[in-house]
Amino acid sequence: MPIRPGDRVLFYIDPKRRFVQVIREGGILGTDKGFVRHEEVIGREIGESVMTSKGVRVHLLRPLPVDFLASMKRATQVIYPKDVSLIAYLAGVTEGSKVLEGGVGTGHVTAVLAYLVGESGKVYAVDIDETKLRKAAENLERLGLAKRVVFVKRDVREGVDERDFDASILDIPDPWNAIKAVYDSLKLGSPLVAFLPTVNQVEKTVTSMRELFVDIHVYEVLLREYIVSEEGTRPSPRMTGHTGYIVFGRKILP
Ligand SMILES: C[S@@+](CC[C@H](N)C(=O)[O-])C[C@H]1O[C@@H](n2cnc3c(N)ncnc32)[C@H](O)[C@@H]1O
Repeated sequence: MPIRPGDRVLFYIDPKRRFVQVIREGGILGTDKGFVRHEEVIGREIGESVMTSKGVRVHLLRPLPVDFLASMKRATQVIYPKDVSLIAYLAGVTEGSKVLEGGVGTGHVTAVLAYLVGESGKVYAVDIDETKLRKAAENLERLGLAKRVVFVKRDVREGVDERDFDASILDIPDPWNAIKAVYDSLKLGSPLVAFLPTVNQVEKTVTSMRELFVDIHVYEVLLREYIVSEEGTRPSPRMTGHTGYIVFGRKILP
């Protein structure tokens, strides 16, 4: 189907130059390799390419969640794709899900969740800091996903008005203080997934989950890329070291 205004497109030049934009009349992609007017893209098919003003080829691709982070302006530490993918998988987020997110920050997790819940789902994105929410909203707007998100300025530890969430995700410094509030807002049987940088935080969180959640697990994701070459295929010398731990559990009757 031809690309139309309102469509989300990944402009791919090389691994370091990948930009997700929503196509608009009069829109423009500016890069250090030249610019592309959105008019040149409208009517083309995904998989085709165009040239920048400096004659550099740009591939037009369908954006995947793994492309979102490169197009976001960072306001905080973010959860990396390797961790977000397991978080979203464990949370079982799918078309139509209603998801509670505590600790929005830059909005990277929010964007992935918004992509997964589709037009019929909703992400309730709660942050204590108004500035972070505004930055995240701008990032989501740029990705064309803001309509799927309700931004809520609140301390998630004090709970939210909404109930019956299908899943909840926490990325705040002290999730153990938010367990009861999140528990109250979840459907029975639904998962809580928390992301934590240190083992001490993991211990406190799991301890506070024990009475209210079962099937509790703690994971760490180590991801290694491979460079394929005729001279010798081998692991990339660069690997993300420590990011954090993922805690999972399912709500039960106490
Ligand atoms: C590390 S950032 C989240 C980053 C986000 N997961 C991402 O990948 O873009 C943590 C956020 O939690 C927010 N926060 C901290 N304590 C909070 C609380 N009690 N309730 C709601 N938000 C909180 C901070 O303002 C900050 O924006």
